[in-house]
Amino acid sequence: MKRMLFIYNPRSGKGVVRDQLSYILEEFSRDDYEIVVHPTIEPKDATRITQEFGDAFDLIVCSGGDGTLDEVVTGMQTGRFTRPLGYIPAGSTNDYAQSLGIPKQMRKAARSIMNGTVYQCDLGRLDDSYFVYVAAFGAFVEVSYDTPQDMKNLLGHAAYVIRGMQSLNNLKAYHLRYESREMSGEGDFLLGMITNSDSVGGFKGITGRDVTLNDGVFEVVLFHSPALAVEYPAMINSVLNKTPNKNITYFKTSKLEIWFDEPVSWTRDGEFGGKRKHAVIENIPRAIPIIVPGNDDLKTAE
Ligand SMILES: Nc1ncnc2c1ncn2[C@@H]1O[C@H](COP(=O)(O)OP(=O)(O)OP(=O)(O)O)[C@@H](O)[C@H]1O
Repeated sequence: MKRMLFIYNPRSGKGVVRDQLSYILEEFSRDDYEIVVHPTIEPKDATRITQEFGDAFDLIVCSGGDGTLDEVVTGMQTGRFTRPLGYIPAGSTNDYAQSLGIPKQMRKAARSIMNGTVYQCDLGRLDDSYFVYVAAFGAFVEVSYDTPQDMKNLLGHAAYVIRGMQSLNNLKAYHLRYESREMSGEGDFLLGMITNSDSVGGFKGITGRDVTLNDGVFEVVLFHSPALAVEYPAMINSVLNKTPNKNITYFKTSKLEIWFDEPVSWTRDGEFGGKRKHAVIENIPRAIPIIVPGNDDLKTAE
């Protein structure tokens, strides 16, 4: 009999996994799996369980938000093994699942793990830690990890929108220098995102064009601090309508290095990513063997 480790975060998003658990397990049982189920009991639990025990299983499945997925992937990396990884999204936003075409409905997502194929997705490294689809600094970044879980349990994605609107009053510019093979520069920036996803924070298309999740490069978006406040509306329009704007720099790269004047807070996949004055971000090509539905829409690099 094949063995599956199923890790889920009972507190993710609106906590819906609790109601769906039996349906999910019934889907898995159709395919002769001996299943070990582990609800996470505290932050970093998913990393610890994966790292210590994951190697003994044929398949690892996790359910939760992007933070839980990040913890499981981190557990595989630090445990120095890989296994096919199934993901049942249960968070408030689920940007990454959407990019991969994983169904929103949990029972369907469970079924598609049983019928799906492995897609070798790129992984990110931010200094000595990993990220699955986004590392970011600057405006709104603290919203992704500071929004209280109780508020997310109650309101889902709307909790982020409300916290995001509150943080509009505290926009701050960071002076920095960045270097990559494709693009280098220096200046004052409001926000920087290094991503491997079609959407971030629920905003589809914000990461740029032609996003392919296994092409070995990230999409980088840097929002300059505009010289005049009247330039903000044009920047927002440009994000919403996906049109160019002189204050927004887009490029793709496999490695980026950034130097700030002061330590700056980062997010990794919606969790606090530490304060950093210097950051090295690297793409680890095709390091996440994630199971996706037989999905012709998912782009694959040659
Ligand atoms: N039992 C638990 N109690 C409290 N926090 C937990 C528990 N299990 C895991 N966590 C932590 O919850 C955090 C958020 O998890 P996750 O990203 O899965 O959900 P979410 O934040 O609701 O979803 P999203 O990222 O889509 O908003 C993670 O940092 C994780 O470590």
